[in-house]
Amino acid sequence: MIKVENLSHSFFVGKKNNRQEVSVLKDINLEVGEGEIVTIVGRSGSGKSTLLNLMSGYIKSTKGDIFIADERVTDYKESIWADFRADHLGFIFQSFQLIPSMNAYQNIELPLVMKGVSEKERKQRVVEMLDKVGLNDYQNHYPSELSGGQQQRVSVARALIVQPPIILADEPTGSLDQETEGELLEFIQQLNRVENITFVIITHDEEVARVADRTIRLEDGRIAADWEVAVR
Ligand SMILES: Nc1ncnc2c1ncn2[C@@H]1O[C@H](COP(=O)(O)OP(=O)(O)OP(=O)(O)O)[C@@H](O)[C@H]1O
Repeated sequence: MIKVENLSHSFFVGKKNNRQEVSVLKDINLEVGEGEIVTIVGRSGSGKSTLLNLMSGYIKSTKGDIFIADERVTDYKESIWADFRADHLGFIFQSFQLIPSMNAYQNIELPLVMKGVSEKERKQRVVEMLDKVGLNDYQNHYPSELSGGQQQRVSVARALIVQPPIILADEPTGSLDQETEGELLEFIQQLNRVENITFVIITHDEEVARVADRTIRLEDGRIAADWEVAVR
């Protein structure tokens, strides 16, 4: 589903006459199979978010290749990436990134509006999704009127509404209490089992790593370990 080949990435920092190259990812090779849940762990600064941003096309790699769903996306221009993301990728973030001036219903509906889906179909899909994430009673609530766990459910619903085969998540449980975290992880596992959605999840949290099929550890921009989780 995702294949990363000999991927390296550097940032350039400092002023023009004193520019320094900071090598952040070094020769990364990995594959994520269809229907896998893979977690990426590693210390702060080891390159996890950079790797996810490269897989999402938000930054361009210095070297190497990325394939997603059999397409070589490495050199896609931003306009092509935007379409590709809309069809293939859903995103979940620690900070939810909901639009504060839109209620839960409107936040979930937004990706469909952007894709040009008709109003009738939008309504049907959003209502179904509200039901799936258990937010029927909260559809008119604005993000500030929802708990952290409810906001994260809205953000998961927004990621799922376009039925992406892959979800990329950056610390999805980072702002949640233990109970809400457990609920989200259960939901992720259910989506994975029932709908065969592939998940790549960055996390610091061992509870999250426990729901994974595989865990990849980054150290100083290199893959230090890639292991299968025995039972889940
Ligand atoms: N835009 C940028 N310009 C320069 N350096 C950057 C930029 N983005 C990230 N870095 C550097 O790249 C390294 C890896 O950062 P990254 O955010 O990928 O790490 P991370 O493993 O996700 O860390 P954390 O767990 O703290 O989120 C860090 O040293 C960071 O300072």
